[in-house]
Amino acid sequence: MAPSAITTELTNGSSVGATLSDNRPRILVPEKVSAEGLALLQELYNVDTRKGLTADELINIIPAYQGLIVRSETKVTAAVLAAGQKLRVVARAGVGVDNIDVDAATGNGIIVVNSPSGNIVAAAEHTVALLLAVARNVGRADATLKAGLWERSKLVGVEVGRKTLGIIGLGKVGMKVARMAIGLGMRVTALDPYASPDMARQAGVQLVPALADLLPVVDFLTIHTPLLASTLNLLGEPELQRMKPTARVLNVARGGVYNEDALLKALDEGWIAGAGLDVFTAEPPKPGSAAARLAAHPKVVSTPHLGASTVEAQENVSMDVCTQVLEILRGGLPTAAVNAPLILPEEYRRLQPYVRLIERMGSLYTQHFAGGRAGGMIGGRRFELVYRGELAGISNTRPLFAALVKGLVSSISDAGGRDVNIVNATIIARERGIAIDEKHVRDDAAGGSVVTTYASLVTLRSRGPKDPEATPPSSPAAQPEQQQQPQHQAEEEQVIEGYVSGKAIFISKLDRFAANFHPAGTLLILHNYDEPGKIGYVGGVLGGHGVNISFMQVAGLNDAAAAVAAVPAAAAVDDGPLLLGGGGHKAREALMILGVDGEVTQDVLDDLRKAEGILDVSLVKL
Ligand SMILES: NC(=O)c1ccc[n+]([C@@H]2O[C@H](COP(=O)([O-])OP(=O)(O)OC[C@H]3O[C@@H](n4cnc5c(N)ncnc54)[C@H](O)[C@@H]3O)[C@@H](O)[C@H]2O)c1
Ligand SMILES: O=C(O)[C@H](O)COP(=O)(O)O
Repeated sequence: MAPSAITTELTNGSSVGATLSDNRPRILVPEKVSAEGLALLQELYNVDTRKGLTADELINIIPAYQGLIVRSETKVTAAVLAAGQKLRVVARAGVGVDNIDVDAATGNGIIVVNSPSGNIVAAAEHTVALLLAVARNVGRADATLKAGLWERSKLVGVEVGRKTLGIIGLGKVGMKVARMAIGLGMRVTALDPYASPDMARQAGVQLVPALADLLPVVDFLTIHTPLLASTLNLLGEPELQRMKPTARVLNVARGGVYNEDALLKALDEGWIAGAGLDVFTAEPPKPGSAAARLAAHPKVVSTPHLGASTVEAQENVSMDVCTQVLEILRGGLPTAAVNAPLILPEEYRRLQPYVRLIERMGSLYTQHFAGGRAGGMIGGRRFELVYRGELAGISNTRPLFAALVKGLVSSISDAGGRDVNIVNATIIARERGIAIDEKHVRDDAAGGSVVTTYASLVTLRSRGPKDPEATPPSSPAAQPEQQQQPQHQAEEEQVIEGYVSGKAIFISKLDRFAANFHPAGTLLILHNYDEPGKIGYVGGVLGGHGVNISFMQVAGLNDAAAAVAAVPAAAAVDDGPLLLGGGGHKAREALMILGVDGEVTQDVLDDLRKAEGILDVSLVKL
C-alpha cells in the first residue's frame, strides 16, 4: 500500500496537546528577559516570571518546571539542577554561563543553551563607552557638576587616537572592540592563544604571544575572555605593576579577571591611572568589599553590569534562547547548546528527518525484536548505524546517535527519569550497556542502488546473544545451525533499514524482509507463511475486536535465494494443514505489517497467534 495512506505522522511530540491542556509545561523566568521571545513560549507553555527569588525559593519551586531562562544574576547550582526533576533546558539569555553548573546539567541530561552573539555589539559599544568615559573623566565630570561644582581644570583628559589598546581575548566581543578602536584611530595589540592570526591580520590587529609583550606598551587595556580557571585573577599585582602609570584598564567581561584587591592597590598607589568597570566578583558588590570600593573609587567609571543592557541586545538574546527552548521542549535540537556540539542551522535542517527516522528505527527495534521488555535484548548488544549517501558526508552525527539511544530506550523506560538527548545520550547508552558504532559509507556497491533512488540510506544492525524470550523468535529459516547450538552460545543479527523521501520517513527493510512503510502510529507486525486466507483471517480477528486497519502491507523476503525456505519437521507438525509433509516442506515467509486504530489488547494478540502459519506477532507503538 502507498505510504501516503498511512496515519498522519506524529511530529515532534506533545506540543499540540500542550496547547489544549491545563497541565501545560512550565517555564520559569527569574530575571528580566525581553518580552519578544517570551511571547513565542507563552503560546504553548505557562511562562512564570518570578523576579527576586532566593536560592532556597528557587530550589523549592524548580521541581514544577521543564524550562528555566536566566541571565547572569541567577545561580543555577548543582542543587537547583538536582531538584529540577522535570527540567529539560536551562537557557542563558546572554553569553556567559559561569553562573550555571554546566557539568551538573550535563550529568542530569539538561541542555544548557545560550545566545552566543545576540549581545556582542552591545558589549563592544559599552566597552568603547567606558574607554572614552575613562579617558575624559566623564563620570566625575557628571557627578561634580550635578553636585553644583565646576571643576574644568581638575578634569583634563587624554585622547585615545594614536594610542595603543591592548585586548586580552580576541573573540567575538574582543574583535568588535578592536574594529571600533581602529575606527577611533587607535593601534590595537592583542593576546589570545586561540585566535586566528589571519583574522587578526586582516582586522589590522597585531597578535602578541605573551602578557609580557602587551602590558608595558599599552595605554588602555581591555579583557574579553570568559571567566575560567585560567583567566581568574589574570591580572594581579605583578601584572599591574608592569603597566604604564598613565594606562587605564577596562572590564566588560567578568568580575575576577582582574584581581579586585590588586586593582584597588594599583589605583591607590598610582601604578595605573584609571579603570572602567562594568562587572564585579559579587553583583551588586558587598558593602565594604574591594569590589564596592572600586565601584566608588574616584579614578573608576563604574556601571552596574550594563554591557548587554540595550533594547536591541535584549530582544536578540531573548529571541535566540526562547526559540531554542521552544525547539527543545518540542523534542528538537538546539542551535547553540553549551554542553553539546554546535549544530549549524543548515546542518540541523538536514538532520531533522533523519533524527526522526533513527529514533523510530530504535523504538521499532526494541518493540519488534526485543518485545519491549526492559533489559530484553538491548543491554549487552552491539549496534551499528551505517550512513550511506548524502548522510555519509555529515560529520556531526551526534544528534543521530542520541536519536538511536532515545528510540531504543524510550519504550522500555523513562531513562532513569531523564530524557535522552544529545547531552546525555552517551552516558545513558553506557549505563544500559549499549555499544553503538557509527559507519560512514561513501562509496558502496551494496547500498548503491538504493542510494541512487533515495538521497540517503540508514542501516541499523544489531548483534548479540540470542534472546530466548524474544518475540518474534528467529525464524527457522534464518539460522537453522544456530538453533542446534545451546542458546547461551548463539549469536544473532537483526537489521532495520530506512530512508527519507522529502520530509517523510520510511522503513525499507525489517530483518530479512523488504518493506516500504511509514513508521508511525500503532503497528501490528505478523511473521507468517504467506498462504491464501491469511489476510482474511487477520482482518476477521481485528474486526471482531473492533480494531480498524488503516493500512496493510505484505513484506517478502529481501533475498530472492532465501525466498523459499525449508521448514524443519517440528515446525511442520505444529503448522499442520499448511505443510506438505512431516519431514519438511517448502514455504514462503513474509511479514504482514498493519497500521491499526483502536486498542490492541492481549486478547487480540493471542487470537492472532492462534492462526495456522502465523509464527509470531509484535505490537509496535511509534
Ligand atoms: N558585560 C556584559 O554585559 C557582557 C556582555 C557580553 C559578553 N560579556 C562577556 O564577555 C566575555 C567574552 O565574550 P565573547 O562573546 O567575546 O566570547 P568568545 O568566546 O567569543 O571570546 C572569548 C575569547 O577569549 C579567548 N581566551 C580564552 N582564554 C584566554 C586566555 N587565557 N588568554 C587570552 N585569551 C583567551 C578565547 O580564545 C576567545 O577568543 C564573556 O565572559 C562574556 O560573558 C559580558
Ligand atoms: O554574559 C553576558 O551575556 C553578559 O554578561 C550579559 O549579562 P546579563 O544578561 O546579566 O546582562
